[in-house]
Amino acid sequence: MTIDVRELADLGPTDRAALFERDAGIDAVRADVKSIVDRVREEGDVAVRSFTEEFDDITVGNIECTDQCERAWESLPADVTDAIQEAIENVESFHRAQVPADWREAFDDGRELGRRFRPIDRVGVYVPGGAAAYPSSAIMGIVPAVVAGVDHIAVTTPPADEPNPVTLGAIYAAGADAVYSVGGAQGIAALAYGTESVDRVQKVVGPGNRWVTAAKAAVRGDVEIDLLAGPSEVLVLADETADPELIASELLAQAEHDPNASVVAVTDDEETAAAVTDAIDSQLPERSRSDIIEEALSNDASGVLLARSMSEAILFAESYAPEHLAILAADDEAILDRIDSAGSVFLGPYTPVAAGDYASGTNHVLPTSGGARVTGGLSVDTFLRATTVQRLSRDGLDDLSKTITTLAEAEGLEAHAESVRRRTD
Ligand SMILES: NC(=O)c1ccc[n+]([C@@H]2O[C@H](COP(=O)([O-])OP(=O)(O)OC[C@H]3O[C@@H](n4cnc5c(N)ncnc54)[C@H](O)[C@@H]3O)[C@@H](O)[C@H]2O)c1
Ligand SMILES: N[C@H](CO)Cc1c[nH]c[nH+]1
Ligand SMILES: [Zn+2]
Repeated sequence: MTIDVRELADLGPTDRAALFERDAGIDAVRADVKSIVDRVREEGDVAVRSFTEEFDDITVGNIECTDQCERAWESLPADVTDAIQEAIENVESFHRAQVPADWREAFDDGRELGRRFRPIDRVGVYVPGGAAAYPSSAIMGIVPAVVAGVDHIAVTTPPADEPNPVTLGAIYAAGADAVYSVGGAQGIAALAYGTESVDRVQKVVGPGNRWVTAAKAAVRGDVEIDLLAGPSEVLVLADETADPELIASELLAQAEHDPNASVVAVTDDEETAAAVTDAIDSQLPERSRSDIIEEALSNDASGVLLARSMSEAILFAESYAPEHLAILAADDEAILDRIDSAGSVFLGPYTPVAAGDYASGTNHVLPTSGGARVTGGLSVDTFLRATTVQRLSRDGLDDLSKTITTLAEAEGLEAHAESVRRRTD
């Protein structure tokens, strides 16, 4: 059997920690990543070239490859450009609906307050591409930045002897301004600190494997980042009405991303749990990336878990805080009502996670390793800064002056109080 059924009630603290505190192998590479990041910061292009030779086995000529992207787009067959365009349209309209409006409100007591939203000027989008090609991640990272109105969108993506034309074409179609052939931790560091070839940005966004994710954690503080979107995850919450073959197909789909992916099915039905393991065994040999899938299925953060009730299963899912939560159950909306921690939720038998991965319109750059307990995925907000604005009338300041001066004096900040008195006394 490729994946074991374990009873939730039997999981001890170590098993639970493996599931809830899963880190997708990121901790193990932090030290190596730190030295990659430091060297790119100190040596610029020289370090980028040397790490590209070491990790991607490629000697890059020009690090910038912006010109190649339009040519790649023009070389793509019509079915591929049509698919990219439809995905871009759906992602764009879903994200356009998120654009917040500036607002100002005048209150009767003489206070007028508001918020304005302005795009960040320069952002860097990481488009992964090592063990697979990710044109879809180009769309997910670039389109929301375009919708937000970002002035300059730079992209880094791993180089290849024959760069994937679909990835380069999608980068072009989505609207990037500059593109660089550099991947992994060195790609993140190049965006964060700049090199001779790569201009420094103000915020770095996008998903990636454990080296990319550890690098984003390492540069955070020197540059803004979006969130930690590491190796993929799915948790399927299923009752006895769910089709075990569909559950298995969801687990195999996310498992094929990375040996460090985490995939879990939780159910209260013993027969469903057993049928899912059988379905995995029968589907796995058909999958072209079965080696990667098998490694992901056998990691400590993956498994089929049997709960004593759906309530226990839901509480487990909530604590796990998956990147993707698929609910296959008779009353999926009632279950959804009890979930707060999930990057993106997929309801019903006709909503595969792959729909959100590629084309329904929601963003697939989502928090992993339990990040959904505190954040959502990439959105238009990621690319905006909010500024508050206010004006007080004379009456408004008179009304508030006692409160302000009392608090200022309580803090020992007498000059603050004086700045009010000068206007009112
Ligand atoms: N959470 C999300 O939102 C989300 C979305 C899409 C993809 N993903 C994840 O993105 C990842 C894509 O991974 P990928 O590997 O295909 O592409 P990637 O671009 O993330 O990583 C490839 C780079 O990793 C670096 N690398 C490889 N081995 C290394 C080593 N031993 N030491 C140092 N650096 C090394 C290389 O520089 C290479 O360019 C997957 O884990 C996938 O699950 C996550
Ligand atoms: N499932 C990934 C997010 O974890 C996104 C993706 C891209 N391509 C296919 N899937
Ligand atoms: Zn996927």
